[in-house]
Amino acid sequence: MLSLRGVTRTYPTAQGGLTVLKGVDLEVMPGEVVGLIGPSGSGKSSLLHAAGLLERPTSGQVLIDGEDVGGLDERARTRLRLHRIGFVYQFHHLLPEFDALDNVALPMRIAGVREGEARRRATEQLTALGLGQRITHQPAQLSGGEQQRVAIARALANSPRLLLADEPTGNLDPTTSQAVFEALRELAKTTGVAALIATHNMELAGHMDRVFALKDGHLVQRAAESQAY
Ligand SMILES: Nc1ncnc2c1ncn2[C@@H]1O[C@H](COP(=O)(O)OP(=O)(O)OP(=O)(O)O)[C@@H](O)[C@H]1O
Repeated sequence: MLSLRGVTRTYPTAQGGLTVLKGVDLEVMPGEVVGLIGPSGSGKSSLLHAAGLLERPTSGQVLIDGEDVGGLDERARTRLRLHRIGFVYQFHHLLPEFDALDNVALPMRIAGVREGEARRRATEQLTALGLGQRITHQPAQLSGGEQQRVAIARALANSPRLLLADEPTGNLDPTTSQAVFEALRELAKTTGVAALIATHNMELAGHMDRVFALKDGHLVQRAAESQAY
């Protein structure tokens, strides 16, 4: 589903090049939930940005669904992002003036789905995440955990093959965080979406199928029950 092969990322800085990813190899399979841990500044977001086609790696290959995306122009990359990749961030970035239903329906409308069908699918998605009674609520009328579940529904709106999440439960209390994560994991299992989740939350990481730590630019697989970076 997602393959990274020898991915490196070097940022130019006043002190010279700063290499934060040094030949990263990673495969995430359909339905699998993979955790990415590592201290602040270790390169988790850089890796997600490369996997999500938001930035081009300095070298190495990114394959989505077996397709090497390196040669694609920006238009093709944007298309791929819209149809095959969903993103969830620490802060939900929902549109405040839209209700939950419209927030989830919007990416489908952008992808060309008719309004009635988009609303039907958005309702289904929100209901699957336990928000059937909240579809007409605006973000400000939802709890933090509910907002984050709407953000997950939105990320899955166009039935992506890959879900990338950067601290998706970072601003939630432990119980809500666990509930949001369970909802996400359940969806990965039922829809077959491959999920790569960066987190500082070792408790959550312990519930993922596989966990990798970024250390000095390299990925190191961790035993799932490991509690340390
Ligand atoms: N555009 C940039 N230019 C220069 N340096 C950058 C740039 N983006 C990131 N960096 C540096 O690369 C390193 C890795 O950053 P990154 O955001 O990937 O880390 P992270 O593991 O996601 O951190 P956090 O857990 O704090 O979000 C950091 O030292 C950061 O300062």
